[in-house]
Amino acid sequence: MSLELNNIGVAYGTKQVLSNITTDTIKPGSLVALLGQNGAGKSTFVKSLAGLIPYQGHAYLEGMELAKMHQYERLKNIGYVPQTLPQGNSLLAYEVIKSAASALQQHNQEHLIEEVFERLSIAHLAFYPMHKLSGGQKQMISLAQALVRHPKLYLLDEPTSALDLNWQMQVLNTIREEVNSQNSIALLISHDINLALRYCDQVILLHQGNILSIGNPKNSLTTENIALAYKVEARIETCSQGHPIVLVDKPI
Ligand SMILES: Nc1ncnc2c1ncn2[C@@H]1O[C@H](COP(=O)(O)OP(=O)(O)OP(=O)(O)O)[C@@H](O)[C@H]1O
Repeated sequence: MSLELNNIGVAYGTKQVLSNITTDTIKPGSLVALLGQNGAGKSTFVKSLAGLIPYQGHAYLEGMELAKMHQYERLKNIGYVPQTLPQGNSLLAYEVIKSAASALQQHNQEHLIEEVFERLSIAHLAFYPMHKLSGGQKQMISLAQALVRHPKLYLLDEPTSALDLNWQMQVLNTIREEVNSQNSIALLISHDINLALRYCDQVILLHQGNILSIGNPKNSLTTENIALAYKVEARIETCSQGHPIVLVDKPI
């Protein structure tokens, strides 16, 4: 499924937070980083696509306007992982993921649930109550709730913010593999520019509610754009394995 965003704007009351968000068609199999400084509008953007806040303009997933999707279609097609971690209640991690899978009434649910535990290497957490999980463990369960449904569009709001280095890589590898194998699309909010350079096909760099640059990560993440978007002086060097890496020197 492809995604097309045409002149998306979002306002909270009279405060316009996003305007003129337009993209070329985002093809199936794309992992797109959504970057920008605190308050740039990233969470607002994905919340509006997830149906939590109304948007102006048009957002089409394979020709279907997101805002007009019926609840079941939305549930089937969109996997939103919010920035806030799931509540620490007395449900078992397994029950939380099962409830996400059950909502789609698929006959192979048990297989899908086992598969997601294995893919994220979290089988050992299955029978822990949510309130006994650490922040990072809760974040993994939150991602598993989306992955178990194999949605066509992932909206991931800082899905690795609470994770250690090993889990960050596992999660990014899993998302990359999911997007490739299912031909889905993921919009991934992050503050880690190097992660975007390494894993993503495209970058949307937001600045004060507008697109500052969009496209291939190497072309979008120039030192000039980084300076404008983040108010830092940075260098782009090549690491020993030949990949570009951003080194931040100082605030401007
Ligand atoms: N519910 C709300 N009501 C009014 N203004 C809001 C609301 N939520 C966010 N905003 C404002 O919208 C702007 C964008 O916020 P948003 O959370 O989308 O930014 P962000 O890029 O995700 O930031 P961060 O990187 O800090 O998570 C900010 O100025 C914020 O104060």
